[in-house]
Amino acid sequence: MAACAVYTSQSLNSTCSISTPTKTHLGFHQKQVVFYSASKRTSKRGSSSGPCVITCSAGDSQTVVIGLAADSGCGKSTFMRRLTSVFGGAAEPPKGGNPDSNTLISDMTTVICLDDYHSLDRTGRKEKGVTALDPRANDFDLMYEQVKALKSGIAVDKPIYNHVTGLLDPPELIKPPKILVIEGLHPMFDERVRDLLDFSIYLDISNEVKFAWKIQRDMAERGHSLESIKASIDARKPDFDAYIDPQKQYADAVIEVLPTQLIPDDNEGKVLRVRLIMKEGVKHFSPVYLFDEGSSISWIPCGRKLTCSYPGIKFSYGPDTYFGHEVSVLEMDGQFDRLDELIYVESHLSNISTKFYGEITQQMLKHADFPGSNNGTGLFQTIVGLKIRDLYEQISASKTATPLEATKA
Ligand SMILES: Nc1ncnc2c1ncn2[C@@H]1O[C@H](COP(=O)(O)OP(=O)(O)OP(=O)(O)O)[C@@H](O)[C@H]1O
Ligand SMILES: O=C(CO)[C@H](O)[C@H](O)COP(=O)(O)O
Repeated sequence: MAACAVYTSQSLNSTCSISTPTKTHLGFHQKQVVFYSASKRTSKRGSSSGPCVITCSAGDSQTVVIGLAADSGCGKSTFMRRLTSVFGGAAEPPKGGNPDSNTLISDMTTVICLDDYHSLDRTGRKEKGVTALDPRANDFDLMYEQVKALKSGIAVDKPIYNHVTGLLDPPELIKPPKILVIEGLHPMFDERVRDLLDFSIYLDISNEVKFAWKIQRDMAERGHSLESIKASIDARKPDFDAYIDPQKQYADAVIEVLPTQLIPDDNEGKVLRVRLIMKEGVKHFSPVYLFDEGSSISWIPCGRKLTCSYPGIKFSYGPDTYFGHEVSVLEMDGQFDRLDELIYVESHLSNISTKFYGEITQQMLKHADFPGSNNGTGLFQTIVGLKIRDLYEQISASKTATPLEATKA
């Protein structure tokens, strides 16, 4: 049987098999055939006559899938660098591939950027008058099929959205990794994709902070004007509110970044109040706590063991509800003066999934040059990275021979 076009370079692992077609081919997929036939890897224009059912048993190679959602310029890449560092090894684009690939591969992890599932290129979006945040500019059927295939141990030919040219480039081969991270605008938008996630994170950056970060990057580093930055944020806002922001209700962990409350009427956006909102009852994930699990705590750690300059540091912890879910919230307002003293804070946190005393502090010191290393964004991203490692290890340890069925149209 011919494989579906979207998997023309597929390689099944030993736990997977293909069985007979069950459905008729949809017009949508025919379009994909044409698209893929432009690739040098793909030879069978229109030959993918039928859908097929792939059945895999959850063997050693089953991929754990993590979703990371945020608007553009909200720290996804920085978070990914912290996460892959927790697993060790450097993350690099696929060797010998498209130099504009958005994918990052390390020993344990493959990070794919969901911009690669834009169905409309830059010109196409302009012609249709839609933004990249609009679902109509994205191919959720293909995203679902490919994430499902990877989760089942099947390699896929994933498209590439080229941010340099604004075009859709020929696809690249993605093999199933141990941990697949899908990062971008819509990892939790489509219910089918959402259901494939073993853990999901939303980076919720308040408008004030987003603006400050954009200015820092796009004005200081890319030469954009203040007006153009503001105009671009304003132009995206309706679609951001409609399609991106609502995904946070589905996230297992949300990192919320707000202006500080320690400086009255602060409008500089340099000192941040960061909240780590952790859903209760998520399989393989137990929220971090401060001092005493389930209590409500407010803690100012500044003093003999932690150097703080103005405006100081304040931690809070306690139970709450978030979109109707029971959550635990850990909050840090302020910034660290000396990262080596972070060990003092670390030693008062529990359930942090470290492998040795001081691992959080070590990770933070290792990446002291990353944005947010002196505040709650870096601290909480590091903690979430450790929790993901723990989740992965628990899932790997609890693997059973339960068959996992993946249906591919
Ligand atoms: N925690 C942080 N503290 C301060 N600034 C930050 C932080 N995280 C990110 N930034 C700022 O935002 C910029 C974008 O960060 P990053 O590249 O990680 O975001 P991104 O979501 O991957 O962006 P894009 O989607 O546009 O590639 C950084 O260059 C930096 O200026
Ligand atoms: O929101 C985005 C995700 O990063 C980008 O704006 C979208 O991918 C379109 O990219 P470009 O502006 O390079 O055409």
